[in-house]
Amino acid sequence: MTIDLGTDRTDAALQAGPYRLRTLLPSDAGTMHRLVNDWSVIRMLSRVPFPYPRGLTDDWIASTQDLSRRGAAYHFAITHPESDDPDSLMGCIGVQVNAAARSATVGYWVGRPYWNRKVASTTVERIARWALATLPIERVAAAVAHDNPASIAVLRRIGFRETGSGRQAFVSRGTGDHPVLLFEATRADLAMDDPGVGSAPLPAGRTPEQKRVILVAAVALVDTDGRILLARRPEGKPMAGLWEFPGGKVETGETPEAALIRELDEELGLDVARSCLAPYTFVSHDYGHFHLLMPVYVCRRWKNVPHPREGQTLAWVRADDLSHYPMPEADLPLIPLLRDLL
Ligand SMILES: Nc1nc2c([nH]c(=O)n2[C@H]2C[C@H](O)[C@@H](COP(=O)(O)OP(=O)(O)OP(=O)(O)O)O2)c(=O)[nH]1
Repeated sequence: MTIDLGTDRTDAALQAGPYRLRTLLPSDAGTMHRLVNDWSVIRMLSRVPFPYPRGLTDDWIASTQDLSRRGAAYHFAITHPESDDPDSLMGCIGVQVNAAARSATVGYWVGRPYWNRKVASTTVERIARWALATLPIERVAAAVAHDNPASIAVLRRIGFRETGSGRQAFVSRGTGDHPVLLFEATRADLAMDDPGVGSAPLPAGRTPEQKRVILVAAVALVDTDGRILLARRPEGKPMAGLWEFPGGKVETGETPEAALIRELDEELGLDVARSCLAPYTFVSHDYGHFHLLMPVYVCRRWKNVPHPREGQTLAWVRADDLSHYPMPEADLPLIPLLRDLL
């Protein structure tokens, strides 16, 4: 386990079986252009012209950072860490968020040399689960060209339901609309657990509108250089891959301060005194299926060097760089507050 002190967004990666989904980089443009500028790939993509000009590849990669910063779309490069060229792009996958409809549409392509390796089914399932666990959405949608049986089979295998058909423009196929099949998946379709809340049923008499409120204590640990410690949630946890403030759920009968002192020891091996935890603000956020209430503390003194004991990756981040780290939705209001504080 390493402590990552960098501020590079490429750390924002998700593991999908043997594949890694990481942020797209300007250096991916050459490989991306070579793989995507292929009629058998492009004809299935609705918004990509053929031939695909190299300049558009650079522009598109540059635009993905702004899209994710605004929460409008999240695009990832698909790579294979155990391949000859571990960081080399094999394809792309992403979700475009429709906040009003509480849904996100998944889109993806895989370069022809990497077909028939279950890249699509593994990565689409991962991104759909990630999106449903972390974004403010209730469903993931997909529209597939009617003559794309491979993608249709992928979606069905994962648990997507066919919801109907429609027509959509495919830039590469010329003018006019082309038939598509529409699919969607909810958390129930993917048999996902309630993220981070456990699976206890609501007590008798409590209606679904009376949400479960989860109390989580979190802390901004600030070092002598004014940097804040973020921890990336490990694989297997809800919201895996997102960067959060250290902390955890307050157990029954525990105070938030006692919970933090316990979590900081369990997660990071830190020894923190109660008097060093300064209450700073709180988060009250509706995740749809539960409500998060999170007192947030600031702490500038502790004993020991933080070590990731639970599979997290750690990063010391300047307040101005916090927005470069994908965070749980609930944490976004904390960014300007911490920028003002530090
Ligand atoms: N620690 C922490 N949790 C956050 C933040 N933002 C945010 O939405 N959460 C959510 C994610 C989870 O739904 C919940 C924390 O639950 P958790 O499962 O990580 O708590 P825990 O450490 O007690 O973990 P566990 O023992 O239940 O596995 O709070 C944050 O900045 N820090």
